[in-house]
Amino acid sequence: MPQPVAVLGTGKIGEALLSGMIRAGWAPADLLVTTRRSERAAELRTRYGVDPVSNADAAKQADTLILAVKPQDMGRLLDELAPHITPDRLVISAAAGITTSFIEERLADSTPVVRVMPNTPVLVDEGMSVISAGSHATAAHLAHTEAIFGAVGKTLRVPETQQDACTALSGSGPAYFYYLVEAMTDAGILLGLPRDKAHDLIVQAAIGAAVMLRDSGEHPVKLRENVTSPAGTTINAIRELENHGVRAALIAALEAARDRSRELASGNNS
Ligand SMILES: NC(=O)C1=CN([C@@H]2O[C@H](COP(=O)(O)OP(=O)(O)OC[C@H]3O[C@@H](n4cnc5c(N)ncnc54)[C@H](OP(=O)(O)O)[C@@H]3O)[C@@H](O)[C@H]2O)C=CC1
Ligand SMILES: O=C(O)[C@@H]1CCC=N1
Repeated sequence: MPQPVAVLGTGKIGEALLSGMIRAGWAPADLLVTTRRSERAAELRTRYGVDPVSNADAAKQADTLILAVKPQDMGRLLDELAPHITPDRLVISAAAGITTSFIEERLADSTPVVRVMPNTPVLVDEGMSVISAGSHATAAHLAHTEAIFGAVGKTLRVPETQQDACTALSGSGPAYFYYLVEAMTDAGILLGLPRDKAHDLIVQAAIGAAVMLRDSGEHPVKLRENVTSPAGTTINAIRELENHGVRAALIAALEAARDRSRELASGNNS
């Protein structure tokens, strides 16, 4: 029998986790959710059969609290929760940038805190959730966190010092691929293809490439070389990517995401 788990702040990532836990076998009765707006509460009730509660009630009733509000809302939420959270609860934060010490400082001494950076493919059980222990989290707390997030994809433990980099790569990562698909679909249109065909072709190329990256055991360089025939089409495209500094742009983009995650650590950035 699973222990009650609460998702506090059931927006995009909170809902993705909620739906994944239900798919993985959690009974809606063992899941508590909180929202700010009543229309959102009604939506979640209809979609998942959960009964949204107040943040205070979630803190009193659940053993595990997953905080999924924006980093900017975290300070206020913790102030609201602090009087109700005892150190026998596990607090898991999914907020970008927010450190375990930021949370620990606002809760009762020795409250166990785990920081997790999931990504939206948890919606299709292909998520990646990067996990770090706060100073009072034990091996059992980490294992419990892995059981929750492992139900909707893979998990990886890292030292908390690597979380901002992992947020840039993995938390934000799906967005970069969507952006590339969008741009390559535009290219297909420029080349004269209808939008829906261009979209389908590039999505299937992405799926095929992703499965080969995961399953072939080959280095990405080798996989790319296999596509790149002498005096062929691909090398002409690669030369343009190099000429336009796409590799450097990607490195700079991820560095900017990492820096933003560091900035969000204070929890009060607009
Ligand atoms: N989206 C993503 O891909 C990922 C997001 N994250 C992290 O997850 C967190 C949420 O992001 P995301 O889901 O995109 O954002 P959303 O804005 O979709 O979700 C946040 C939700 O929290 C609700 N909320 C805010 N304050 C409270 C409160 N005091 N009590 C109850 N509910 C509250 C908001 O309600 P309302 O709608 O009424 O304002 C909203 O529904 C962020 O910290 C982000 O860094 C982590 C990994 C990936
Ligand atoms: O963009 C953001 O801040 C969040 C965190 C990682 C993905 N989305």
